[in-house]
Amino acid sequence: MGSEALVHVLLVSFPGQGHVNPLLRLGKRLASKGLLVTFTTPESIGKAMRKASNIGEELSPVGDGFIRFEFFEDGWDEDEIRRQDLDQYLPQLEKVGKVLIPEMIRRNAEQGRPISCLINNPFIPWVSDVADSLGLPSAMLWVQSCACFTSYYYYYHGLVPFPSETAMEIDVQLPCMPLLKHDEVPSFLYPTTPYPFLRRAIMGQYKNLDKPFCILMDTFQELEHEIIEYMSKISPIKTVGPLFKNPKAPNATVKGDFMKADDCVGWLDSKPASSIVYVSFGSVVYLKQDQWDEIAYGLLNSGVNFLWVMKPPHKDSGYEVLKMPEGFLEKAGDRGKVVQWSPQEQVLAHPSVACFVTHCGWNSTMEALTSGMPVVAFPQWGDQVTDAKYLVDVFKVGVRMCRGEAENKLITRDVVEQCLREATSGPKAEEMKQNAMKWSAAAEAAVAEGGSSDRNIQAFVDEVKRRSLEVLAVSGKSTANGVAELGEPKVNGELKVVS
Ligand SMILES: O=c1c(-c2ccc(O)cc2)coc2cc(O[C@@H]3O[C@H](CO)[C@@H](O)[C@H](O)[C@H]3O)cc(O)c12
Ligand SMILES: O=c1ccn([C@@H]2O[C@H](COP(=O)(O)OP(=O)(O)O)[C@@H](O)[C@H]2O)c(=O)[nH]1
Repeated sequence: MGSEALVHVLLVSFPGQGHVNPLLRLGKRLASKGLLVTFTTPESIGKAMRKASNIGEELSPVGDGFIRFEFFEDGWDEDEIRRQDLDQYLPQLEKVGKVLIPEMIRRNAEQGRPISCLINNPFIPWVSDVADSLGLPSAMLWVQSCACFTSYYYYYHGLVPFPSETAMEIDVQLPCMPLLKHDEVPSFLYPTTPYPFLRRAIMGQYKNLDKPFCILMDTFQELEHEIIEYMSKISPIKTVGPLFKNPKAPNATVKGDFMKADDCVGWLDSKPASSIVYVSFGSVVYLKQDQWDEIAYGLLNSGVNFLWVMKPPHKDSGYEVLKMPEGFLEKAGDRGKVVQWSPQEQVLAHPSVACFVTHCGWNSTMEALTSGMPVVAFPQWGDQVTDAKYLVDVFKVGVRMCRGEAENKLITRDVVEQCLREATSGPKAEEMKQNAMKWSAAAEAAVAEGGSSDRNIQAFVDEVKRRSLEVLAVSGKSTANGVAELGEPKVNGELKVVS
């Protein structure tokens, strides 16, 4: 079948690794079910993606469908330092995106690939407005847990008290969730957060929450059972995770890494089973030098093998360039390997790896659970502090090494060593491994044919196809050369029929 006959969806992503990964994975899942998917994000990131990954100009076949890329200019010079300041960058993205995304949609229609649905991730809530103004259906991919979705929902609607300037240390009880201590609530909601622009971005999405007809989530029914059931009654959520598993197209090679992964699989192969601790704080968390040093000595003193990701900060980010302590690499010798970026999915699936010291970003959390990998939780901010709570107290696959950046506490090498020992040997380690293996099996079952996430994806694809007929019917006569015209803006929420 040619790609021109397929229903076409446009995925618009915020330019961060933790956002591109799940949206691109969703794209691959939709493509594998027979859709044509175009993925877009700003060209600044497109450039990095093309360099690091095998992304070309052409269509890539994935299962029964295809995926392709188009990037858009954010209107700033290549080396513009304001890109590092989201207070300035988010409004800039909105300004240019509101013009360029409709142009992209028009261009695709003219080229015989009319778009039937837009999907975005949070932080760029204006995408729902673009879809609305063109009379196109839209969906949103929520890239954090359902528990965090619920926390933000209750905050936005003022349904329960949250920590505030006058009551900083109150705990928060939400339905179907464990009591969250004041510092286990997503930290963008603290009155003292250093990232108020991320709270604003997320709140912007909640303001627009009536626009998407579906909210897809990278979690699965069995993992957050009660809260998913509860929120499903309030919001049109559909769980489709873990998105990084795609049983229908397991060999699809399209990836969205911003940096080429260093080769470390050969080194992992050379080590005994369950002997390595994998340490990574994701793509945006940077620790201070004194904390880095303590982790380094904790690793050395615990006697484990380790693979440690040390990602260099962006030159304009203001983060200090970290150094390993004097003599550290020599002392570690072949026991340790330090890389700038790892092929994390492969690392977590490797039999030599025993546990994962993680900042508890939601992608890393889902990848760890699905890979049956116990964790040592080292959350810093945002949803990470809530994810850490769940990993340790609810999913029971982790030990806690810290409570978050807000605590402003140096975690000493002794604590690091103790946590590593606890997570790698003894009864607690065994119990965590067993629990992790249980989650792994549940995750695999959710995405396997007929599983909860697979059924939800299929229902979503069917709905997009159904709506695409409506879109085409109201927005235009498919013309002789297959070019569909776009709908006029909606009037009073109804699609206006173009005669
Ligand atoms: O890339 C960014 C940027 C950024 C800054 C400058 C610029 O030019 C472009 C982007 C800012 O905040 C982020 C915050 C993020 O939170 C991460 O988002 C995930 C999904 O929401 C969570 O699961 C993780 O826990 C959380 O760490 C993830 C990101 O990728 C970013
Ligand atoms: O060395 C690394 C570190 C991270 N990742 C990937 O980058 C994403 C990070 O997302 P997460 O939500 O965990 O954290 P964020 O970077 O958004 O804070 C995950 O998919 C990881 O698999 C990777 O491939 N190699």
